[in-house]
Amino acid sequence: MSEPVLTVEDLSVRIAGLHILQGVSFTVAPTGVTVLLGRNGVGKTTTLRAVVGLTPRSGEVRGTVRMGARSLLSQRTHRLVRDGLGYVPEDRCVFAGLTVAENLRLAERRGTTAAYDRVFALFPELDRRSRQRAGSLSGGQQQMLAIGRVLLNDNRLLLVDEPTKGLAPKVVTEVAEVLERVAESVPVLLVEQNLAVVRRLARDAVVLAAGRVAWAGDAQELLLETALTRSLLGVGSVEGHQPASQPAAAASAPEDGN
Ligand SMILES: Nc1ncnc2c1ncn2[C@@H]1O[C@H](COP(=O)(O)OP(=O)(O)OP(=O)(O)O)[C@@H](O)[C@H]1O
Repeated sequence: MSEPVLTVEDLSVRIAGLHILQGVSFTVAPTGVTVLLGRNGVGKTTTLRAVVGLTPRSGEVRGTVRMGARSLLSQRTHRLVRDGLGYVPEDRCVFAGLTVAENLRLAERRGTTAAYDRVFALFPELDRRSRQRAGSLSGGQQQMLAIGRVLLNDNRLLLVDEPTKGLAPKVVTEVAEVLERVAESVPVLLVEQNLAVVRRLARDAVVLAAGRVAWAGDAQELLLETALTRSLLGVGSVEGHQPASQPAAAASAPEDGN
């Protein structure tokens, strides 16, 4: 098997007295989509934020994270991004008062040529709406802008946190289509609760429960295991799936018992 693009080993994160991640280990394949799953509050976002160096300063991160041969945990976020770690956060973080064009311009990296052609080929609407304030875009359009901003630059790996959250079904499909095309050229570590999107995109899956890896393997096999998806994710089938809205008692971050 080819070398993983990302290796996470024994990752532990403590924030505000909570031991949120407790020895998480997994790898991300160098092609395709690896999905990070789990019920609400199990530590998915905390995992992505630790990888990209965005754990709050008051927090403590231990373990090893490598992109290829390079160790990431000691690096500052801006360096990681410059070296090809793209991050699309859950809350999209577009600058509401700036136009689409200005939001994109802010993402340009000095010394590199921004790939506007690539972004506008994927999202023609961003080109058409370049003078519109980002704050007046729909949720789906803002998500496209957040992804487009990251794709202006070349990436070795994309981390994408719940890109379909809160979007209408038609827009969910559009976002999934875009990610499918993106994943043809760059590997993606995706946090996603919509299992229809997971079924469409993911090759590998890592499931977290209570801050630990509860299952890892072939995503499509996982989706066939109704009893497993019910126990790990709180849903029994992909069809008609709604994300579990309530954190399971066993799946919320535990009190620090140490
Ligand atoms: N800065 C913080 N301060 C205190 N607690 C935090 C902080 N960040 C995360 N947590 C807690 O850590 C746990 C894991 O949060 P995280 O956002 O990683 O979960 P998640 O699996 O991404 O959840 P969801 O699916 O609901 O987005 C939660 O109980 C959350 O309240």
